[in-house]
Parts: sequence; C-alpha cells; structure tokens
Amino acid sequence: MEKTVAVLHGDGIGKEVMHSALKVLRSIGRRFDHTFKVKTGLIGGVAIDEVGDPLPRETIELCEKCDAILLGAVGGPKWDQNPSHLRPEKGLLAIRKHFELFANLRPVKAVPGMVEASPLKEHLVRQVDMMIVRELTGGLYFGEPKRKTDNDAVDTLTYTRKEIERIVEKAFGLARIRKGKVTSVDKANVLESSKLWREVVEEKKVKYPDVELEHILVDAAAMKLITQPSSFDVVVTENLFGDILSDEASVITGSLGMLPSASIRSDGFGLYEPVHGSAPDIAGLNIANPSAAILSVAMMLKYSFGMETEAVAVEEAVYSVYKDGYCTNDVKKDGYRVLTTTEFTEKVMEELEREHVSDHILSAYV
Ligand SMILES: NC(=O)c1ccc[n+]([C@@H]2O[C@H](COP(=O)([O-])OP(=O)(O)OC[C@H]3O[C@@H](n4cnc5c(N)ncnc54)[C@H](O)[C@@H]3O)[C@@H](O)[C@H]2O)c1
Ligand SMILES: CC(C)[C@H](C(=O)O)[C@@H](O)C(=O)O
Ligand SMILES: [Mg+2]
Repeated sequence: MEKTVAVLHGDGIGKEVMHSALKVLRSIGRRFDHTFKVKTGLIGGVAIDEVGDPLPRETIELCEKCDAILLGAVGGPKWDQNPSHLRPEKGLLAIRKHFELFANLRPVKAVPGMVEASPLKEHLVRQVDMMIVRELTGGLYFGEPKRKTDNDAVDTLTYTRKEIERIVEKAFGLARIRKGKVTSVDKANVLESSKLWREVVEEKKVKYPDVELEHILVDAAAMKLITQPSSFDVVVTENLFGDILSDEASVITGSLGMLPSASIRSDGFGLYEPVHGSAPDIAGLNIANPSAAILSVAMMLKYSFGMETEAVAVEEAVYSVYKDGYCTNDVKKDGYRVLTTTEFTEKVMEELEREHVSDHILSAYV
C-alpha cells in the first residue's frame, strides 16, 4: 500500500520524538512492503519564527493532500509572551478545528514489565486499560465570546447537542468493541453545558443496551482515576476536562512520554500526536521518551490506514524493548538500562527487524 503522511515536527522535543516516529514508520514500510511518503510542514513556534503564522496556509494545503497527519509538539518559553494569535498553541487548535478532528482518543495502558515505573502501587495499575475520549473541537477552547482586557476576561463554555451526540456515539461504539463500559465525566451539578451533556449521554445509551454506563462528576473522577484506575474502560468527556484528566492518567503509566493520541474526523481522517508537549526542560538533550510518538504511529496505522497487524507490530516492539530491560530517563527503574531517545528508537527498530527475520523463517517452513 502507498500512503502519504504530512509530518509537522513543531518545537522542542517534538522534533526529537518525530525523528523516532519516522524511523519506525520506515521500518514498518520495509517489513510489510508499504511505501510511506512523507511531506513536511511548519506548525507552532518554528512556523511563527519562519513565516509569522503558527499555522501557515501552506501547511493546511499540504495536510489536505495527505492521507494522515503526524505531529510532534508545539510551544515553548520563547513564545509565551506573544499575543494570543501568535502563540504556537493557536496553530494546534486551528489545525484541529480546520479538519474537524472532534474525537481525541487517548489510550492509557499499563505497559507490561513497566508497572513499577508508576508512582502508584503496582496492584492499582497492573490491569489498567482505558480509552479517554476527549471532545476536541468545542467547549471552552473555542467558545465565543472570548476576550481579555486589563479589567476582565471571558471564556465561554458552549456545546451544541450535535457536538455532544457525535463524541458520545464514538465513545459508545468504542466501548462495544472493548470492555463494554462508558464513564461519562461532567460537572452537571453546576454547569448548564454539563446538564445537556448528561441528557444526551442518557438518550444515546438507549441504542447501546449492552454497554454499561456511569456518570461521574469531574472532581470525583480526578480522584477515582488515581485510586481505582482499572475500573475505567471508555471515559468520555468535554475538551478541557479531557485535557486535564489525560495528563493525570499518564501518571498511571509512569510518564507523559508513554501516552499517544489520535484526533479523528467522522470519515476516519486523523492527526496523530503524543499527549505530551514540547518539554522545554529536556529539549535538545536526546533523553525524551519517544514511546508516545512511536505509539501514535501505531494509532495512525490502525485508525487511518486500516493496518491493524502493522499497528500491533509497533506496539509489541515498544513493549519488547521495555520487557528486555531498557527504558528512558523518565521511567527509569532498578535493573533497567537507561537509553537516550536515539538508542531507544534503535532498539524498537531492532525488534521490528527481528520479528521480520522470524517471519521469513516461518514462511520458509509453511
Ligand atoms: N500537543 C502539544 O503540542 C502540547 C501538549 C502539551 C503542552 N504543549 C506545550 O508544551 C510546552 C511545555 O508544556 P508543559 O511543560 O506544561 O508540558 P509538557 O508535556 O511539555 O511537559 C511536562 C513534563 O513532562 C515531561 N515530559 C513530557 N514529555 C516527555 C517525554 N516524551 N519524555 C520524557 N519526559 C517528558 C517534561 O520534561 C515535563 O517535565 C508549552 O508551551 C505547552 O503549551 C504542547
Ligand atoms: C497545547 C495545548 C493547546 C493542548 C490542549 O490543551 O489541547 C495540549 O495540552 C494537549 O493536550 O494536546
Ligand atoms: Mg494537554
């Protein structure tokens, strides 16, 4: 198969982990005989510096011609004092909105052999396998009016019924092919938008009698995510709650560097990026954990290209590196060898090549 991927490195460790992701994509191409063409574009701080726009028109046009988008991360202290329209984050929000990538899937899984990397007790995290389904193109991020003066500031939390319906449908659909449970997170004891959210969830539930549903208020959800993380399957929530809860959930795996994500449109077109940011504190040191970016490639293979076997191969290769006793600095633990970003990536590629060799041996005997 031939696919063209728009690659937007962005800023800070975004660039470093993207190199890892692309190396792994090339390995997959070699092993499974696919051609992945890569077209690079600018986004974020680097785009502001080069062309004065966090999401240049050329980047949108480039992405429109591709089969999927891979993104590193945007942002950094250099641009923190810029006016809102010239912030790197504006580029990220604009690309999500432009392509109507309303469904942000953020899987959180205990990695075999790595449960001790979590600061939480091992018995709490061992069985964790949840999917946070974050609404990505509505809510406080995009609601109007939005303004700031010296004396007041306004952000607006608005949701239409249609916006809630499509994300809730996505969550129920996923629960049906996973463990059959949806947890809807809201603040229906205070927020009008959450009251509508809860009503829509209840209405949609009727179509999914086989799926268990629970509602939980966001403050209690933040607590339960840490005390009973394995009780969750699919967690569906609005934009800002999902942003906060997914960083919290990364603690279960030991690091933000472990969490990939997929942001998907109704027709399957998607943008794939780690949950983490540009990590200015470790940028340029070649110590970032590339797992999130590499696993985002796996999500792209599965969700946009229908390459399920290839996606599993990537996931297994990453897990094998951990199982073999290697890790990066953010998830270091006793008895493990800490690798640089580049070294860790090479190990993942070796795993993919090793499985490649065994495929050939197998086919020679069959
Ligand atoms: N999707 C995105 O592009 C995205 C997401 C979040 C934050 N940001 C931006 O990134 C910048 C920095 O934000 P922040 O510091 O709050 O969040 P961050 O996610 O960049 O970093 C938070 C902490 O996690 C660590 N970390 C993150 N990814 C890691 C990895 N792969 N390996 C090892 N450690 C990792 C960092 O070193 C840091 O200590 C800000 O400008 C923010 O707006 C961008
Ligand atoms: C950088 C920022 C705009 C972004 C968000 O809030 O959505 C990030 O935190 C994320 O989780 O992707
Ligand atoms: Mg975030």
